[in-house]
Amino acid sequence: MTGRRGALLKVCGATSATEVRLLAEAGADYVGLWFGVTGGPADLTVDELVTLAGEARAAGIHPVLVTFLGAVDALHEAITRSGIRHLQLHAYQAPGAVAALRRAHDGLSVLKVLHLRDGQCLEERFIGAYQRAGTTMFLLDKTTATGRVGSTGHRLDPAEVRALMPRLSVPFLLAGGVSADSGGYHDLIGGPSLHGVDVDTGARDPLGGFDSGRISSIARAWQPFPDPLR
Ligand SMILES: O=C(O)c1ccccc1NCC(=O)[C@H](O)[C@H](O)COP(=O)(O)O
Repeated sequence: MTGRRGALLKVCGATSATEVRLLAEAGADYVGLWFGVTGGPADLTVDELVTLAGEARAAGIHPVLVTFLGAVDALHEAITRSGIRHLQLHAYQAPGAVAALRRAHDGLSVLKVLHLRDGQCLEERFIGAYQRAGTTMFLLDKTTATGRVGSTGHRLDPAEVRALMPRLSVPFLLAGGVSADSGGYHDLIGGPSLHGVDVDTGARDPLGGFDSGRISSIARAWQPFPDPLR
């Protein structure tokens, strides 16, 4: 994940080539493709993952494999066949899984999600172990009071994010109700810690389809200066 000006934009949960192309045209840098999210509305088979990863590359947007799976063996085939170079471990996978995947796939970047709930990072005790295991980047996301994880549409409190930052020695993506309001984070945009933002709910219209107007607005809002090209 390189070559940025401000915060990079990842949009999660594409399920068709049309959606992937829409995201690329709207200014997203990364598209999240679900694999191993059983019962999830955007979950893909390996064959679908392979096809959409190719579509993403052709459209000039980087595919990210987003998964709840902790079984490393199940991920090897998907990573190898799709050629995806970015993996997002969105559940409570162990640091050992990060290490094993990094060892097995040369050049694979691994994003480990850290879940924040009521101001507490649920994986706090393991942050050092994740870093030693080779985590490339963290993704800070909201867990609701009822324990919902992923695509909650609930915003993180910037004060909670900032309190966690001294513990992180690798950059992070900010998730959880991200919108075109970058208030509370302006001083971090373009800096070494906040690498980008990750969005699902805020990228969609009321019927659940991707909305290119909303996506372009988010891409613009998270630049250090307004970008006329976005
Ligand atoms: O969306 C889910 O339900 C989900 C399930 C399993 C793995 C990942 C999932 N979402 C992934 C994301 O990375 C979302 O973009 C992220 O949670 C932010 O969502 P939102 O708060 O809706 O913008």
